[in-house]
Amino acid sequence: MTTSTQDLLLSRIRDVPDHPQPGVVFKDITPLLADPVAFTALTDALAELCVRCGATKIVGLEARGFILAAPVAVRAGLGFIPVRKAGKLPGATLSQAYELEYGTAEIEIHAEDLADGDRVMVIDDVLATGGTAEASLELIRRAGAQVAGVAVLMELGFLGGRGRLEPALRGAPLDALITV
Ligand SMILES: O=P(O)(O)OC[C@H]1O[C@H](OP(=O)(O)OP(=O)(O)O)[C@H](O)[C@@H]1O
Ligand SMILES: Nc1ncnc2[nH]cnc12
Repeated sequence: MTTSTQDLLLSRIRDVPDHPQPGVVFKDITPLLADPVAFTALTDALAELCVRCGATKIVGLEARGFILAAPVAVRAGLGFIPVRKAGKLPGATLSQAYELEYGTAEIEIHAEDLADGDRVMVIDDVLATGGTAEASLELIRRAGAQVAGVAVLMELGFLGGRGRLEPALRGAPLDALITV
């Protein structure tokens, strides 16, 4: 990805201080989603990473991860698997609890959506503490699949998510298009 594309993406992410709680600077991607040139550049860049990692399936993390992962899956020609907040998926699920920058949560995957031989790429908008991504890798492995990698639009480096995630990656790549 060129520096000018990174600059374009960065220019479309808005800082919102004290959201959703005091002390958090929220990275709002809605301006980027509203710009078709930036959104297309983002989708293309993430799809290229998925192909490079040899992924066979794309996992998107609810909710903002869905917005990015669905067009990436279509662009890469791969199936899309949703990881949802607890209680939303109708079939038999695997669940994983985790902590994030502003609270705790639990995510789920349909147990039947992944199998041996699948190589799964996780797509999300932001890597903050790494808790959400770490929980998703746990779910993918518990479902019997391999992790191809994790790719995010933006990494909040000062929160140390990369270090937290490293053991769970087991050598798989973590790519962030932008790091702040
Ligand atoms: O690295 P972490 O500390 O886990 O934080 C990153 C996660 O936090 C945000 O999701 P959030 O749970 O706020 O949900 P949303 O996508 O529904 O807004 C973001 O979209 C990532 O999934
Ligand atoms: N600061 C932040 N901005 C946007 N999404 C987030 N998820 C966790 N922390 C976040």
